[in-house]
Formats: sequence, C-alpha cells, structure tokens
Amino acid sequence: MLFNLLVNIQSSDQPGAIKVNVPLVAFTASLAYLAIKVAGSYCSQNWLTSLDIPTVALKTGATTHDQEYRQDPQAFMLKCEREYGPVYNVYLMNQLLTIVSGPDLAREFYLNKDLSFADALDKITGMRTYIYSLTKSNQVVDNMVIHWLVRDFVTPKVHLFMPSVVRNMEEQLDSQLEHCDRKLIKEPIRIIEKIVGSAMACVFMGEEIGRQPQVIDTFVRCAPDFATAIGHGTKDFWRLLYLKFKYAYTSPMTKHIKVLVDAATPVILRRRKEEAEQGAAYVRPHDVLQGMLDNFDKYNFVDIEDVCGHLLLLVLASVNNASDFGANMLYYLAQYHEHTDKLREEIQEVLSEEAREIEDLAIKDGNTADAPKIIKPSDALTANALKKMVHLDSFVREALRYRSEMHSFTHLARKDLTLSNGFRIPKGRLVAINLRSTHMEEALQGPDPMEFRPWRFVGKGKSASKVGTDFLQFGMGKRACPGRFIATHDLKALVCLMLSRFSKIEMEDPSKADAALHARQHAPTVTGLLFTSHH
Ligand code: HEM
Repeated sequence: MLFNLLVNIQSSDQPGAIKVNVPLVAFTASLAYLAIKVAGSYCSQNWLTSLDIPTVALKTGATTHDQEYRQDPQAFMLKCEREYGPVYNVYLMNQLLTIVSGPDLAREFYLNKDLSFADALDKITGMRTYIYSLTKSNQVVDNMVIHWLVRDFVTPKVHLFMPSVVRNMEEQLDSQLEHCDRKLIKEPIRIIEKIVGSAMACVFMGEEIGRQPQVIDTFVRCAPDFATAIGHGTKDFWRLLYLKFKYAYTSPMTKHIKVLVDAATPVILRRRKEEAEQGAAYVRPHDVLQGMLDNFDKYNFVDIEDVCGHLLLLVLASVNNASDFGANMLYYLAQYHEHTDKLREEIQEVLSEEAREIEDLAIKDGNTADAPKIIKPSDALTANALKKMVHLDSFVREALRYRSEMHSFTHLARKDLTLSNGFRIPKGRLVAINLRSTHMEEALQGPDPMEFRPWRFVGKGKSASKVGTDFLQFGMGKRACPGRFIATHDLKALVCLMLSRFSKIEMEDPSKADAALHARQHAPTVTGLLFTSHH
C-alpha cells in the first residue's frame, strides 16, 4: 500500500496530485511508523505474551515468609506452587526472591547467561571487590580461571590424588578420633574440616606443602574468616560500599596468602632446580600448583602471590562446601544405621578384591618388594575401588538429594528477562530454583521421593557426580561445579574410613534428627555425634 502511493507520486506529472498525495503519504507513513514502533515495543517486552509474577500473600502481621518457610520448607513450597503456579515471588532472608519451579525452568535458569550466580553473591555480600583483592590478574567479571584450574588439573587426575587424599584423611582421623566408646563430638564439622582441608591441601599444593600444619590451618580457616569479614545481616547500599572500600585496602585474606607463599616458595625453587638438573628424566608433581606454574603465562599469572591468591579462591570454593557435606553425611550414617551393614559388606568385598589385584600386578611386574605394603585395607581405597562401590555411590547421591535446601542457588537477573512461559523478571531481581519441585518429585526421582532410599540410584546410571535437572546440588550447565568429581570421591572415601573404624555412629539427641539431616549449609550444628570404635 505504501509502496503504491509512492509509485503514484513519482509517476504523477500533475502538481495537484502531488499536493493531494503528500499529506496522505505522510499520514500513512506516520501510521506505519507508529505501528512498527508500537509493535516493536510490544515485541521487545513480550507485552502481549508476558505475565507479571504473583507475590505469595503474607500471613497477617508477618513482613516476610521466613517463619512460614522455616517451619516446613517443603510444605511451604508445595503450597506456593499449588496456589501460584511455577513462578512466584516470596520475601525470604531480607530479599524479594523470584522462585522458579520444575525441571524445564531449572534448565532455562541455568542456561540463561543473563542470570548470574556470581552477581547474586556480589549483591548479597559485596564479595567481588574482596575476591579481586586476593589476585593480581584475571579480574574480569565472569572469568573462568579457577573453574579451568579444577577442570584441567584436578578432575583428570583424581585417580592420582586418591592415595594421598586417603593417607591424609586417615592420619587426621587417627589423631582426632582415637579408640572411642560412645565418644561425644559436639561439633563433628570441626573434625571433618581438618580431614577435608588436609586432603585438599595435598591436591592443590602437593604433599610436602599440604602436610604443613599452618597450611592446613589456612585451608580450614580462610572461609570462616571470609564469613566473619562480610558479617551477617542486611547488606544495604552503604554497608556494601563500606565493605568494598574495606576489602580493597585491608583484605583479611592477606595473612592466608602469606602462609601459602612462604610454604610454597622453597618447594618451587627446589622443584625448578631438580627439573634443571634432571632434564627429561624429571617426574613432574601432579598437584594443581605445578599445573599453574607450568601454565603461568597461559593464565596470565603475575607472580607467586598471584598464584597463591588464585589457590585461595579455590580453597574458598571447595573446602568449606566439601567439609559441610562430609559432616552432614555422618548424620545419614547415624540415622540410617540399618543400611550401614550393606555398605560395610560392599566396602570390604571391593577392598579385598582391589588389594588382590594390586598385589597380583606387583608380582606380575616382578615388583614383589611392594606387595607386603598393600596390607592395610585403605591402601586399596583407590579411585578404581570407589567406582566399584555402587551402593556407596547411591547412598552419597541420595544423601545429597535428600538434604536439599528447598530453594537454592540464587542468581541475579542482569537485564529484564521473559521466561519461556511468559513471566517477566525485571533486571536486578534475585531468582532462585524451587528444589522441592525437582529433587522431591516422583516423576524425576522414582517412588517415594520424600523418603530417604539409600539404594534409589543403584543400576540407574546416575552417579553421585552426574548433574541434571533432577540433581542440582552441584549446579548445572557451563558453570556447574568443576570440583564435583573429587568432592564425591572425598565423600565416599570419608564414609569408607568412618565405617571401617566405627561400628556405631549415633546422634546425641535423636529428636533433632530431621533438623540435622536437612541442616542448612554452614548453619550451626543442631546435635552432636557419638562414635564407637570396632572392638
Ligand atoms: C560437596 C561439595 C561441593 C558442593 C556441594 C559444591 C557445589 C557447587 C555449586 C552449587 C557451585 C555453583 C555452580 C553454579 O554456578 O551453577 C560450585 C561452584 C564451584 N565449585 Fe563446587 N562444590 C563442592 C565442592 C567443590 C570442590 C571440592 C571443588 C574444588 C576442587 C569445587 C570447586 C568449585 C569451583 C571452582 C566453582 C566455581 C565454578 C565457576 O566459577 O564456574 N567445589 N560448587
């Protein structure tokens, strides 16, 4: 139509015709322009299809949903889903949170690059400036350096790390829990963080550095020190500004970096000397530190302080999480003790088989001198052995699933977003996943999802480290936890060592069992544990 009018104007040789047609053309063009603009603006905001997110009604007198949620998280989430559908807003932990439910939205959530976990953490804690004060390089938002360090220098070598992980775990366990007869440990997390911290110190920095007490102490202490530095409570604009200023100039982590630099420097110098002397015959240590030094330029590291700053970031991402889940796992062993015999049986059977295989191999290689060393069962606690323990793997995955906080993994919307079902999420909104709708759904988990069924995943092809919309404890997608392989190996090794040492683990106050099993991450211990050794 517009095109025809324009043709008319150009072909007309009558001045009058032009006079008549110009306003018509202008009017039509303006209408068209207006129509396009309006349609465009509707389209860009998905106005015609988008929906505003309902906010869950507050109980009379309440200003947040915290109390209702804390009373019974599962029931609260289920009620919200039933009354408001898969997307709704709630006021939890001083924040307005948008909750998305179900596996499809969970996938969308993780695959959307405009929903950022790091931005949410920064908004809540102001931690980005703090983190940047630890390193001198790689200070670009969304950089993946620590992810790659784990992907490249930890995951492919898990089998190489296991002997030192197990050795260190055993030593810590022996020194902290000798022969016990219903020995009460009020805060088992304190023991587990030393066990995990010492194991991870050897993975990240090698045994020579990782076994030094001050290094283990740094591995254990840096996350709680970080938590103290950022403090509790609301992070309003001014508090965040103050923290950012403070971190930039006085990072409480400086002392921890110094510990790592002091411990690493002489070892690095010696390694360099040995490499120069031995040339091609030099056997490279397989720890993460060595990987970082060998790829110093690739990762743009500046100096040893910078390398240790990155290692500290890794410690912050790993030790606390793995310790927290390790300690929680002990409550599952205590509560579901009727299943521990089955686990013990499997562990013993696999370890004997593995020990025989190792011995046969040593004899076949003519290395009989090594054979007598493989007497301790834990010598056979290899990655290969853990792979054969299918019941243990299922137990660990089930405990990770069952513990789930019912909403989790808050991300921040970096811009206005419209979900595939039409709901609009405004820029700056914190968005979390409703884990009840994935971790506790029969369609995804099989029968009785609200029950702890330790063998739920046996023969299902779902190992404890396999992420998906049905298992989000390690996140999902490009930024899923790269440490989940070593983390699950650590958890399984811990269970093996505990069951081989203790005939019984009991809760001090069994009435708190439910709270202990579903404990929020890093929350104070709700009840202690009693340990009894095998006679
Ligand atoms: C049971 C123990 C652990 C749990 C439950 C856990 C869970 C998680 C989760 C939920 C994330 C965020 C994923 C996302 O954004 O979608 C994450 C990130 C990360 N985790 Fe773990 N983690 C554990 C242990 C470890 C260990 C042992 C390591 C290192 C060896 C590690 C290294 C990391 C790193 C480097 C990131 C950041 C990834 C990135 O920025 O892309 N984690 N972890």
